[in-house]
Amino acid sequence: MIEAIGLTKRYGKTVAVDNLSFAVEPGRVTGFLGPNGAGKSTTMRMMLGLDRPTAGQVLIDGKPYAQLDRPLRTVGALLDAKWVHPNRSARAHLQWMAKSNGLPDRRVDEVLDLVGLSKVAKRRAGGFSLGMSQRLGIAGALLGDPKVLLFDEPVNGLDPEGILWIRQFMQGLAADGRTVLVSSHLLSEMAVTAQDLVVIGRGKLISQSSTTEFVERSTENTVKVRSPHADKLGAMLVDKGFTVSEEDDGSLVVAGVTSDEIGDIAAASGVVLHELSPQRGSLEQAFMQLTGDSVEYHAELAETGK
Ligand SMILES: Nc1ncnc2c1ncn2[C@@H]1O[C@H](COP(=O)(O)OP(=O)(O)OP(=O)(O)O)[C@@H](O)[C@H]1O
Repeated sequence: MIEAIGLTKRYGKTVAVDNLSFAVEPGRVTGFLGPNGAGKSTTMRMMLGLDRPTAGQVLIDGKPYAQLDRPLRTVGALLDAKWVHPNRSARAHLQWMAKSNGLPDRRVDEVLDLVGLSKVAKRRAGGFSLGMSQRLGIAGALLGDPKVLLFDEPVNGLDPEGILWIRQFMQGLAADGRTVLVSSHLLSEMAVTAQDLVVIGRGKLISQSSTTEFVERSTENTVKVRSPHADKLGAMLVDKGFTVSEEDDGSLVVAGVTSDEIGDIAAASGVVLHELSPQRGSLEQAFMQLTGDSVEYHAELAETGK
């Protein structure tokens, strides 16, 4: 379990993380979602004791990182897959990590096997593709068999096969009962990966809920209806207080109602329907709307050339 409590980080005048409180539960993949610059990496660095909060704190299984007895056995992280020494082999890299953390050498072969790198273990890590580097980074995070795992934008730049592998791997780790927090700036990716979502914008918490709830709440649901009696049906729906608009082709788009309700209303008054289809706004649209403020902020930064 991870708990952020009033977490705040300022860099000079920039408030990178602003009074953030949320909890990440074990046994689930939790997506940490926000546009670029929202404060995700800063938050993760504070979770790992790599950055000191200006105010507030983060607890990992009830303790701040600095007070963990055996940090690598409690929390593992993939922050930047390219930080390995390029001339070291994958195995040598992990052996060095294991040794400096008092972990047995046999664990190196176990994690290499877990991430599917056993066959290339002797190759220089510097020659690895991005997907292989990510796997090596994940192997490093798993060395201490930690209950809590943090992944910062793990699928950035990967091909579809690599994305699928990481997604399924993270879901497997959560199914083992681990706490898995994964950051991303793409809601569409998180919608198929994470069960829970912590959404931030401009360092502030926007929402914490299950992914299903978030998607349902944030995508506007409408129903498209085609009927030879569209006028009559439209008038009835307006009478009942629904918002109805008419498309160029004569079909109706009705907001705030389910297709079941429209079907019932139509049947009760003998209105023939030719089409009755629920429509869903795109996830990315919903996300942009919710974090609109922080996206504007990003545009401002771009304008000032930062
Ligand atoms: N060391 C630092 N010094 C000054 N400002 C920083 C530092 N690290 C981050 N920031 C600023 O804090 C804000 C949050 O950055 P952060 O990298 O945490 O966001 P992010 O959500 O991880 O975005 P990205 O996906 O682009 O990495 C940004 O405005 C960034 O410029």
